[in-house]
Amino acid sequence: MHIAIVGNIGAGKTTLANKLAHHFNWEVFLEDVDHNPYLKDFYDDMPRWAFHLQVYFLNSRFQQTQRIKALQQNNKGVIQDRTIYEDAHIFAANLHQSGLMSERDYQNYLNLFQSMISMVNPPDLLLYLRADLPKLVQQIEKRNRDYENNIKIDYLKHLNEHYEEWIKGYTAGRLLIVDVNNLDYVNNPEDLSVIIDKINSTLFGLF
Ligand SMILES: Nc1ncnc2c1ncn2[C@@H]1O[C@H](COP(=O)(O)OP(=O)(O)O)[C@@H](O)[C@H]1O
Ligand SMILES: Nc1ncnc2c1ncn2[C@H]1C[C@H](O)[C@@H](COP(=O)(O)O)O1
Repeated sequence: MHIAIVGNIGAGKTTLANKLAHHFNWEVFLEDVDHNPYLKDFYDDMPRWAFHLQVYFLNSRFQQTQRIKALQQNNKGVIQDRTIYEDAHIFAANLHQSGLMSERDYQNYLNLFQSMISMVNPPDLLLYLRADLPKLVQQIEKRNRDYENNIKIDYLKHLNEHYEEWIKGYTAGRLLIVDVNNLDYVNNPEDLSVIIDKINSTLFGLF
């Protein structure tokens, strides 16, 4: 079983991924953020570093999907924090549309993505954490990563628009949308239970 948690920056993916992995006793796969060699530079100068960062994330996410595939062949459960789909359909697409990634870099990137995606299995469940801008901003501030302090509201807004478009057309597998605006699964165990019940119901027909 493979559950992938998707959603905008600060939506609460990592927090939920760790909690679900603990609950189901499954392995968790997190994003390569702390050792990412481009992320800080990217936030300082997006046009300069957009292509480098996208290639880095694409490769690290692809390697992750291959490790997940191997675990699944051994019937192990996996929770994944963000997917390779988001790199291309959300972040790279947004950088291109915003004029922050050139046409030739974007086409080059997309060709690479197309070569890789044929080797990627969709998750058994895609869990989309839908959050409005105030919730995202509040949680990004709460996390307080220095390089994220300058993220513009417009950047988050455009990413949210891309997420909504992508989710509308997502047909690769089962999809569960959870509005997290009024959920606090950090402090309220009942809020976590609401999500776990929805997952059990979607995946196993329980409840
Ligand atoms: N539903 C929630 N309610 C309250 N705080 C949350 C919630 N989800 C996440 N947080 C807090 O918001 C911050 C960002 O969450 P995080 O899981 O890192 O988001 P993401 O991985 O989606 O970027 C963390 O400090 C986390 O503890
Ligand atoms: N593909 C990506 N392009 C640009 N930025 C990305 C990409 N994937 C992740 N990120 C950024 C967004 C955040 O600053 C960090 C971690 O993501 P988070 O949603 O906070 O887990 O990396």
